[in-house]
This record gives sequence, C-alpha cells and structure tokens, in this order.
Amino acid sequence: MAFFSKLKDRLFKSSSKLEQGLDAIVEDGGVEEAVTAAQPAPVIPQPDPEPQPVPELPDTPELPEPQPVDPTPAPMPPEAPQPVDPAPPAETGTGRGLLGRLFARPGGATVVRRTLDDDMLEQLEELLIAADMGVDTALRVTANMAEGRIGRKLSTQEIKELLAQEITRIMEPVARPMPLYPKRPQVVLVVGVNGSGKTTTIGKLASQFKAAGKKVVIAAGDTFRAAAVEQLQVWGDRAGVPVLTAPEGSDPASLAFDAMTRAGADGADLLLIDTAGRLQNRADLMEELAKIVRVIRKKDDTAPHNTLLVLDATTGQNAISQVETFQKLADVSGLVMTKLDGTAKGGILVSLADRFGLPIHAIGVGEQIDDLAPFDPQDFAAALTGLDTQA
Ligand SMILES: Nc1nc2c(ncn2[C@@H]2O[C@H](COP(=O)(O)OP(=O)(O)OP(=O)(O)O)[C@@H](O)[C@H]2O)c(=O)[nH]1
Repeated sequence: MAFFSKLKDRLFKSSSKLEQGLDAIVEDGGVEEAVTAAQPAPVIPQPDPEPQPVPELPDTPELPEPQPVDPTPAPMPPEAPQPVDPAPPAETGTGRGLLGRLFARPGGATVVRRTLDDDMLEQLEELLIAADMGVDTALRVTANMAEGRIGRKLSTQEIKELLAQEITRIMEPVARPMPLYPKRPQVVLVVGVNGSGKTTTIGKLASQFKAAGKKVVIAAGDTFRAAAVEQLQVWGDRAGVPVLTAPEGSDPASLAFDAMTRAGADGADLLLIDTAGRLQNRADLMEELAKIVRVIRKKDDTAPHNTLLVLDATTGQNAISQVETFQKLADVSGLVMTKLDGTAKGGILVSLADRFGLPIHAIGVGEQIDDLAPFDPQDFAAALTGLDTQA
C-alpha cells in the first residue's frame, strides 16, 4: 500500500477538519458556477515555480548512504528534482462542496467559488490556527497564498491546492532522513517526554535499520522505570535486536558506557540509547543526559552522532515548548513526530518546521513495527489539507 494512502487515511481527522472548514468558508458568500467542457475552471495563477530539490522518499523507507561524520553539514540523501505541478484539475459537481453536491445535475456540473478578500483570509487564518499551525505560521501561510490573488474567485479545491503548495514549501527543507555515518557504532541518543513514543520509535527504527542490513544494539537508558525497560525488550525482540538493560535505579550513564563497549565488541553499526523523559525535575534530567554524553564520549569523542527528539503530535502546540526545553537539555539534531494517526493536530508539524527548521527524520502513524515512515512534505501537505492528488 502506498504510504500516501495510509497517511491520508490516518490523517483523516486533520484533513476532514480542514476540509469541512474550507467548504464552510467558501460557501459563506460563495457563488455557484456551472463548469462545462467549454468553460473549464480557471487555472490558479502559480507563483514563479522555482524547482527545488526534495529528498527521494520511496514507499519502502530506505536509509541514506553512509556519509562522513565531519564536516558539520548534515548529509543529504540522493536528491531528485521536484516534479512540476500540473495545472489544477477542473472541479466538477462530484467534488465535495455541499452546494456542488446538492445542485449537481447530469450534464451540468457546478462548483462554488468565493472571491478572496480580507474577510475570507481572516477565516482561513482562524481555520489554520484551529488545526494547530500556530498564529505566526498560519498568518504566513495565508499571506503567501493570497499574494497576487486578492479579488480572484477560488473554490475549495483550488484553496486546498494553494495551501498544500505553501505547506510543502515550508516542509521541504526539513524533510531529511536520519543521516548515517561510517562511524561504528553510530550512537543515537533518543530523548523526549514520557509517553511521547520513544520506546516505540526505537523499536521501529531498530527494525528498519536491521532490515537495511545494519547491526543494531539498543540500550534501555530509562533505568528508573522497570516497565519502560520491559517494553523496550519487547520491541527489541520484535525487531530481532539485542537490548542492554541494567538493574532498576542504576546509573543510566554506566549502562550507556557498557552499551558502548558491547556495541564496539559486537561490531554494531548503530547503538540506539533510550533515555528518561521526566521533565518534572529538569535539573536532574539535564544532569543525567549530560552525564550520559560525557561517559559515551570517553569511548568516542564524536558521540552522540544523532540526538533524536521524539514528539507526540497529539500534544499540539505543547510540542513547541518541548522542543525549546530539550534544545536546552541536549543538542537535538532531528525530530521524529509520533501519533500523527488519529489526531486533528497535524498542523503542529508545519509550525515546528517554520519555527525551528530542525530536520524531521520520520513520522509515526501507528503502533505497529512498520508504522514509521520517512517524512514526505508533499504527501503530508496533501493529507493535511485533504487534497486529492492520487487515485
Ligand atoms: N497511534 C499511535 N500510537 C503510538 C505511536 N507511537 C507510539 N504510540 C503509543 O504511545 C504510547 C507511548 O509510547 P512509548 O513508546 O511507550 O513512549 P515512551 O516515550 O517510551 O514512554 P515512556 O516509556 O513512558 O518513557 C504507547 O501506547 C504506544 O503504542 C504512533 O505513531 N501512533
């Protein structure tokens, strides 16, 4: 199954919310027009298309080729030119507009269009803010979308296309797979608040890396919660990857050190280290993370090579403060956004990309081992706006 369809199905809550809102906005003051073969829907004037490279993201997630640890710029996957968007399709009475559906007649399809003005723009801003895009990002997206189009009549489908275009433009620079380095073991520190999906994500990543031929070791660094360790062991078993544990309450840094030794001795390519996520006592957590880093650097002064922050999409705008907090606690190098299935808050990703510009390596769309996918900006934008781009 193409990942796009899966994402679209699962992001239904976000897209349906946006979609219903867009229908209501367009129908509020919109005018029904006939669409005939002789009078196709007007083509939306496109801003100058500047071809931008996007990471190539196949259906089956693949890992990028190994890249040198230094220099600093994050290695990019092979790139492909962005396909030029075809002109938007003519809208017909079979579209989703309520009036369009009600008034559709055989041989005389209709579409509702509303003139883009300040009122409509304000309504669009409110809709995007309600979808958790954040005020600044919502204002930017609508302003860009409106540029050169004030006074033009737009249908829901045309607005979706314009919104999807803007969202894609914001997301493209951050859509980057987790970089892989020739360093062995490559140390990946996984941070995030409790319940954000760290354990699940580590299990999914381990499974994908293993499938890609990498030798993986997991370290259960949240030694304070026996349940967290057990859960990680279950995921390790599922992925077929060893999980190093330590007695409950023992020093996570000492486990990390042992894990470095074991991963080195085993010739592991990757060491994924889980960490605690208790934010109640930030000073303790900061010290704990700092100690883990200090200790693993005794083995490899370039480690950790990646620090992944796992965020739960259902927390909406709260994800912003989590990024700010963890950037202070650790040197966050990339994000994984979990639980994008079944949330109406998918817009938070746009807000995060716009605000922090941190790479989004992957998204979680379910609780199964294969429910982690590379982040594809176009698919995401289409799923978020409810845009039909594929059969
Ligand atoms: N629907 C959905 N659920 C997810 C996803 N990722 C994780 N979960 C669920 O979220 C819950 C918490 O996930 P964990 O992986 O245990 O989170 P954690 O950050 O390790 O939490 P602690 O062990 O408490 O530190 C579990 O019930 C997971 O099944 C996802 O992408 N989609």
